[in-house]
Order: sequence, then C-alpha cells, then structure tokens
Amino acid sequence: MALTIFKLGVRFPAPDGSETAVLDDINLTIEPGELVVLLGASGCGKSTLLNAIAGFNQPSTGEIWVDRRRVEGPGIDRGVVLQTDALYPWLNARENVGFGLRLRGVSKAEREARADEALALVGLEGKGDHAVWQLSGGMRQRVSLARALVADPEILLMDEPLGALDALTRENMQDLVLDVWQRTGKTIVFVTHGLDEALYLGSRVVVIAGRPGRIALDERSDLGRRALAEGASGRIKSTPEFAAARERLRGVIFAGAEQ
Ligand SMILES: Nc1ncnc2c1ncn2[C@@H]1O[C@H](COP(=O)(O)OP(=O)(O)OP(=O)(O)O)[C@@H](O)[C@H]1O
Repeated sequence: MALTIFKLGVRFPAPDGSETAVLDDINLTIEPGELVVLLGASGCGKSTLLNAIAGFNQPSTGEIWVDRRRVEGPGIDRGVVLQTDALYPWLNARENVGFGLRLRGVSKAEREARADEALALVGLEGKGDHAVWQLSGGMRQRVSLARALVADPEILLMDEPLGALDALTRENMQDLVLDVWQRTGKTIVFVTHGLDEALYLGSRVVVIAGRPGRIALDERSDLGRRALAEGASGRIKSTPEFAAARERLRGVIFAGAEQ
C-alpha cells in the first residue's frame, strides 16, 4: 500500500489572528516496506506532517492517500507510536496491547493470543502479565510498539519514539525497530531530530527544513540494511562513511534552518 502525499500544506492560526505556514508543498510517495525517516531541526514541522498522515490534523491544502483511500481521519491502517507511551497503568502489558482490539469487539481469547504474539515480536515474550508500572522506559516503549502492531496496520507512524530513553536503551531500541521492520515488512515513517538515528534506521531519509518547512533532501540510505546484515550492530556508526553522511545531513539541516 503506497502512501502518497500531494502538495501538502499546513497553516496554524497565530495569536494575532493571522496564519503561520508550518509546512508547504510537501510531495512524497512512500512505497510499501520503506522505512522513511523524517529528519529536521526542532520546530520544522516533522510532527505536524506525521500527525497529518495519522489523520490527527487536517492539512490546509493538499491531500494524503493510503493506496486508494484518502486520509480524512485516524484509521486502523495506520498504527501510531509516540514519544510518551500513554499506556494505561491499571492494565497489564497484554491488556494494554489488546485494548484496541477489545474496543473493536474481538473475543478475549483472540485478543490475548494476538497481544502475546505482538509482545513476542518486540522481545517481550512471557511478559504479558507484568504491570506496566513495573517495566523500564524501554520496555514500556516495546509495549507501545506491540500495541501499534497488534492491529496489523499497513503503516507504522513513529514520532520520536526513542526520544525519552537513555542513550544505551535508545541504541538497543534502534536495533529492535530494524528487527521488527525486517520481520514484518511494514512501511514505517519515523520522526527524529537525531542524525545518527536517521542514518542508522532509514532506508530513506527525508529532511524537512526552512520556514515554512519544505523537503530539503530526499534520498535512499543503505546504512541500516548493512547494519542489519552485520547483525544490527552499532559499529557502522563509527565508520568514516557514516561520519561523512552525518556531516552532509547536518549541512542540509542548517542550510535550511538559515532560510
Ligand atoms: N496546533 C498548533 N497550533 C499552532 N501552532 C502549532 C500547532 N502545532 C504545532 N505548531 C507549531 O508548528 C511548528 C512545527 O511544530 P512540530 O511539532 O511539527 O515541529 P517538530 O519538527 O516536530 O519539532 P520537535 O522536534 O521540537 O518536536 C512549531 O513552530 C509549532 O509551534
């Protein structure tokens, strides 16, 4: 299922009654199975774009399509993972993962089986009975990812999902995202302002820069796939090639920020 963004623009009302253009003329076609990272400086409009794809906000101009369906609001074809986990503290991990299925009337036996399957996919096999308040930050984000995966969405939308984690947990979780991507073949759109994270994860890196935000760079990357082939080790991050790619991206972001 391709995701097509066509001439998208977003304007927000400013306090003085005028409007501020946050995004302008965003055109993007994302093919099934891509892991597209949206990268840019703080405030460039990354979350605004992801929220528009999720159907949480309406674009001022342009259109978003998932295959032949126009996005007009949230839908189960798009699973969302945010920076803060928003899990229900009174439910255990399995119940949190199965919560959306419960709302859709899926039987208890089926939703428990599917929740356990999703938990296993994120490395939490056998942890379904754990209270979420007993889990570490990284494990809570794994539960959030399982909750997004359990409905088997076509597209996974992730907004800085690792942003609140400590550095080591974040690196482990990057490998988990690559592992889940490889095993499920899902299309993933992943927002970050981390250059290393973008280069490590993305099969394609899209830089948003300028005011209003526009696409300043859109290019394929194979560093993550190569890291996967090497067992998803972080070693690739210390290669000269990675350092050169990082500096180039930094240049694009800062050139855009100065506009
Ligand atoms: N609902 C809103 N109303 C008015 N302005 C908004 C609204 N949502 C976002 N903005 C503004 O739009 C701009 C882009 O915000 P957005 O959160 O998309 O940026 P971002 O690139 O995701 O930043 P960060 O990395 O800091 O999360 C910011 O200047 C923000 O203040």
